[in-house]
Amino acid sequence: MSALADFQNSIYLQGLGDVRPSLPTDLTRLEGLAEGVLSAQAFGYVAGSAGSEATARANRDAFDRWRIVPRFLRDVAHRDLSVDVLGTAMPSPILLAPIGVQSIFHPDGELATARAAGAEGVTMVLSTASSHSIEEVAEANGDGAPRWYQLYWPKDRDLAVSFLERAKAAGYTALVVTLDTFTLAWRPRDLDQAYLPFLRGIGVANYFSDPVFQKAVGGPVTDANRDAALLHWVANFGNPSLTWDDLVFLRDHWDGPIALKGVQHPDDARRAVDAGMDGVIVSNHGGRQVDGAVASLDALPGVVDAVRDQATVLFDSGIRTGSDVAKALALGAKAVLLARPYAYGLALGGQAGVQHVLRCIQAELELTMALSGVTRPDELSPEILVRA
Ligand SMILES: Cc1cc2nc3c(=O)[nH]c(=O)nc-3n(C[C@H](O)[C@H](O)[C@H](O)COP(=O)(O)O)c2cc1C
Ligand SMILES: CC(C)CC(=O)C(=O)O
Repeated sequence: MSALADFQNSIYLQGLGDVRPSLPTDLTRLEGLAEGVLSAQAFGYVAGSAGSEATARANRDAFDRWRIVPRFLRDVAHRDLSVDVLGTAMPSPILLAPIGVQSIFHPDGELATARAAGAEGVTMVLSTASSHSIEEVAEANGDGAPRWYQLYWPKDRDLAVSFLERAKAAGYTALVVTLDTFTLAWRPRDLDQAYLPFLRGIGVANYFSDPVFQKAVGGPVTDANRDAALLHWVANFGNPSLTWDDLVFLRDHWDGPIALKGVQHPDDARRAVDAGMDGVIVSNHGGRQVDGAVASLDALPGVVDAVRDQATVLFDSGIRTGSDVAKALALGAKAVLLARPYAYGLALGGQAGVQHVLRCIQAELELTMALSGVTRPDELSPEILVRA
């Protein structure tokens, strides 16, 4: 057994003193509870997806179409979920996905998430669109805690370089570059409420605190130039003109590992390898960008096949339970990024809520693996799965 599954025992033992978990241990129940504590706008922003939300549903349906076939009598007494991903040692194959604007879920926002990740030794991927700055989040995360940085590649190249330099200086070791959100998709829940957090000054902390950004708007952002600063953000946030050739620029300005997030097509995965990228993250942004897009889990095997051992393949979009993680790993992902469930944990319990989510999903993964005859993540293969 490991410390991860000991969490299960600790819950049962607390029950002897009549103490129960303050949040559900079935993480699929968190969304409904979060709706009760969040404003309609914040809930719509996190729970909503693009268009008719067909892809968000497809992401979940794809998990349901795969079933695990348990195996027994394989000596699963000693389990070890630890993995090394792009040079980062991790206690389990689960990272916290980049989620922007976290102060709409909890006043401490990314600071609470960073403290939770630091306490659990789990790698947090900080969004460029965070409500606290790169440096503040690093401090909350703690010295030596593993952290990666996610880049929304702005039009202004000097600003991009400044983000990368700040992230490097603050101890973020790997770079995640999100390809699929150079512009916001058609998101009816937000449109119907005319709600975009950025225009209300949320999720722009890294921009407003940046010397390159400040120079462009005539100095530090104050009431006097705030509107101009927001318009500059709108004009600069994403760059639809980027091509594969531009990746050379990133390689030149970041000396650690780089993973491209949002890859769905095997040819794009091959191009990422050709461009010298270290990893790809198979993701459809949780169905928040292209409504009608292929379910992320259905895109995974093709990308794994295309990349083989030439790059690390990570996965997100639809992970809700430990058995979801096992399925994604069995289909070839090295690790997964957990997203909405921890945002709901944050909304419901701040740092403790995020830690609860992390403990539950890691313990559930370990138990699912052991009860399926598997002791290490690299033993998971398509052989443990059948089509439902
Ligand atoms: C509220 C919210 C904000 C997000 N912000 C970012 C972001 O800033 N950068 C990024 O790369 N992805 C962002 N994502 C996408 C997640 O990283 C992840 O790809 C997606 O949520 C996975 O889908 P799932 O939550 O349904 O599992 C965001 C997702 C949500 C729900
Ligand atoms: C548009 C981004 C700044 C945030 C994001 O990725 C998202 O809301 O899905």
